[in-house]
Amino acid sequence: MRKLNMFTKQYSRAVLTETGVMIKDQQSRPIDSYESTPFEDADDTTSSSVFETASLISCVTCLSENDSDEGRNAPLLPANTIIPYGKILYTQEIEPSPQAPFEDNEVEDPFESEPSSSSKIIEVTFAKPRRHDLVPKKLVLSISDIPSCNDLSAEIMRRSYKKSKVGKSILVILNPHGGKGRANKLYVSKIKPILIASNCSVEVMETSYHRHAMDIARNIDIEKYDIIACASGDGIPHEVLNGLFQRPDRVRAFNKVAVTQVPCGSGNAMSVSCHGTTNPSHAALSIVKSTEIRIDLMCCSQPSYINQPRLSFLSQTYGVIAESDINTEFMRWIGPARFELGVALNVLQRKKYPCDIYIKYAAKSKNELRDHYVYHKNKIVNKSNETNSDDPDNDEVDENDFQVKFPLSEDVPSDWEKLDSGLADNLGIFYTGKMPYIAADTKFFPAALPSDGTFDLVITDARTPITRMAPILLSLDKGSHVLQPEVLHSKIVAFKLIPRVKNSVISVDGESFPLEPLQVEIMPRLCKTLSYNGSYVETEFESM
Ligand SMILES: Nc1ncnc2c1ncn2[C@@H]1O[C@H](COP(=O)(O)OP(=O)(O)OP(=O)(O)O)[C@@H](O)[C@H]1O
Repeated sequence: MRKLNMFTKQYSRAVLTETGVMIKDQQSRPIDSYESTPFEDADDTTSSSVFETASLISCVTCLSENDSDEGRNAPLLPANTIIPYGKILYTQEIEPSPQAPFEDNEVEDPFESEPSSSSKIIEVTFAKPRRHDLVPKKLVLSISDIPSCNDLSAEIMRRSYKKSKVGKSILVILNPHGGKGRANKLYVSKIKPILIASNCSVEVMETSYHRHAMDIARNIDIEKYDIIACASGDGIPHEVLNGLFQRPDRVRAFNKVAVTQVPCGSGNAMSVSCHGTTNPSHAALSIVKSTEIRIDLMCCSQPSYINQPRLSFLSQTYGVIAESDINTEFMRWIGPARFELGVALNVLQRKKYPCDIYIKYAAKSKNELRDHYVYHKNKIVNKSNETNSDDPDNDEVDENDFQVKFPLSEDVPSDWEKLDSGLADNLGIFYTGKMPYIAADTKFFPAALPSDGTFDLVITDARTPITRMAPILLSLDKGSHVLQPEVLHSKIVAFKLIPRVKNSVISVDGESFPLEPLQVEIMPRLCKTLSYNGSYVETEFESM
């Protein structure tokens, strides 16, 4: 228990509620200035509390290293404000020091008496909204109406972390070139303060060359970490997963660590899909609070690396989308819009990408896909309602889960269907994916689910008139493009794509892959990641 600092003589009185810690009264010093900020919380949509920052004499320390000004001022909150458990990062009980002298020139204690023996002094560190970000703040609270528990601080932590581990051990792999070179600054100013305030132990490794993250993940002491957090775009999680995959102890590695992303790149699909945000500080809070989930990965084989298949967590693409992603690298300075511009240009030119495609379907028609989606979505909802849904022993993978079921060297199995040659000769978009969002505003795979044992296939025909393609492309943000009759949308287990063009690209997780036959199969539940809601972000596919 920490001793109360001799200068800290102001408390807000508070009680515990079902949703958070509620400020009961605010018997504090006259306030110099107020700055109101809306206080929202994903876990507590009913609370409409307003946050007020007051400049007061209390010397509560701020954890934000870059904000020394705020650090001198303690936020005091108006009565009835709830600090939701979802935003509480850390608590500790403080032992009041009756002998602590107060300075003469300081104003009289606003409380008429010391906190009563039925109350406890707790220092609460929480994530406070500031503009678009969250910053850690500390408050000293006198909490009364204590629930029947021995350790009040531990009780608040239990409510604040639910099934999530407190004080996680995190390896941050940071790509200093990510997101137009802003990754380092984003990490220091927006991510690190939240992780440190949450009592996580954090180690940072910067990548210094292409594929460095793969080498890091292959060689690290996996026992040291609970989480590998990629402060990067989607390229680094791709490399980390493949580095882990190449380890001799890969079974242990995939059972030990969760791989996640704090968005610091130009493509942040993993963060949007799992943390529901592209804001680094919000993603950091999600990492601290989330429970682990297992997600399916996809395993890619091509002749160039036939003995060492590669994992993919996000997508594989050929045709319009692949060219728009890879061939617009030179336009990086434009930012994310470069991708949409590339797609529009290629579609307007009605470029076609002949190939042969063989598919093992799980749900071929749109109706079958919808049934599949509803069934598996309900399974997730039921699991999250189970009290003992997080039995770790049920969640482990073994070496069998890493074995390729459909080797590239063997003939295409007889139950795989060949795509109609009329369509295959005139292919426009070929895009397969496992996460709903491929970018912040592009819900390309609205029916994607974390561990349904399938991935989603979207195909378009280059012969589709521009007048029909334009509305399809314009509905990518809502995800309703998959409902259009011109768009083929299926759930699949595996495919083989044989390109019949000489100059084009194949892109896997946004990385350039060889233009040669590509065979991909699902590897169910291989990877642990973190998600704020136990699934992917809600896409509302059911109501489309
Ligand atoms: N120090 C480095 N020098 C050169 N390349 C690097 C370095 N560190 C990482 N890379 C490479 O940068 C690529 C992109 O990484 P990342 O996804 O993190 O960034 P990004 O800004 O989102 O880029 P992208 O738009 O390609 O997704 C990866 O292929 C990775 O190997």
